[in-house]
Amino acid sequence: MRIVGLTGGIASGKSTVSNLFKAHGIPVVDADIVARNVLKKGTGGWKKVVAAFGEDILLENGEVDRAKLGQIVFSDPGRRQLLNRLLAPFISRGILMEVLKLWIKGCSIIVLDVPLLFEAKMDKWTKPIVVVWVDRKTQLQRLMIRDGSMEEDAKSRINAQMSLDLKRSQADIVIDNTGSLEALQEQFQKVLTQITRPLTWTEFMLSRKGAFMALFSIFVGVAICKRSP
Ligand SMILES: CC(C)(COP(=O)(O)OP(=O)(O)OC[C@H]1O[C@@H](n2cnc3c(N)ncnc32)[C@H](O)[C@@H]1O)[C@@H](O)C(=O)NCCC(=O)NCCS
Ligand SMILES: Nc1ncnc2c1ncn2[C@@H]1O[C@H](COP(=O)(O)OP(=O)(O)OP(=O)(O)O)[C@@H](O)[C@H]1O
Repeated sequence: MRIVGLTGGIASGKSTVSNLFKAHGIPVVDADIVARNVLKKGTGGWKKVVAAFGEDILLENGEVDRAKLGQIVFSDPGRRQLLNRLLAPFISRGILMEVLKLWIKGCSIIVLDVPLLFEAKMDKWTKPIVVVWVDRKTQLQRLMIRDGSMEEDAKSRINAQMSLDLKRSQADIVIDNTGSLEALQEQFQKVLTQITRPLTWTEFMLSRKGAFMALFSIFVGVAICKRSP
């Protein structure tokens, strides 16, 4: 199985790229969705976060007020680290479960869309790593337009992440999303060709087909050994 890492900065265009992967039939595990699920009312993550941050962060219906929690953690690195520490095990487990489901289905190439791939040290599980890069000015503009946020708020969210230039330097493939959506699609076609190349031997052995083939070979080997005098 080939697990492609897709990362970048906030509003750099990961979801836009992951939609292109999905449109080409490549399944995507979205870490933001996993992170939302592990913070739903009554879950283990919710309990830990409410115990640490207090009931003030809850809405009337008991769900976490994401805007309020966001304001707290994106303006205070200590509180953000605490939230990351509390949720990390639940998020990793959630991602692993999604990968397992796709493995069982027999998918041979999947994409992990994880904004904090490097920060959470999940990069070691993915190859190749695709970084969606934009210049800071464009990133800030797109973030403010998309979220309807003020400049200070948007800047604090950008600053909460490892710099995009550093992420770019650790990428196997870089998509420069500073230009138009057409320019993005053009680059995407090249990336698609690269990531859909035939699996390496190791990737094949990690796929469901490869595992079944290995099991079958062992089975046949044992049967032959038993038969021989
Ligand atoms: C703080 C929360 C409640 C704010 O929720 P909100 O709906 O406003 O934002 P959303 O979850 O859609 O995230 C938007 C983007 O913010 C960035 N982001 C989210 N969490 C973090 C974080 N802890 N550190 C840095 N950037 C982050 C990511 O680029 C993400 O794509 C939420 O982001 C959260 O629970 N974060 C902690 C979990 C986490 O690490 N998520 C990232 C998945 S790897
Ligand atoms: N090439 C582009 N030209 C113009 N707008 C773009 C381009 N690429 C993405 N956008 C817009 O920029 C915004 C951010 O993109 P997107 O939501 O894909 O980023 P993201 O990296 O997934 O963000 P997050 O980390 O918050 O999940 C969206 O409103 C999207 O429509």
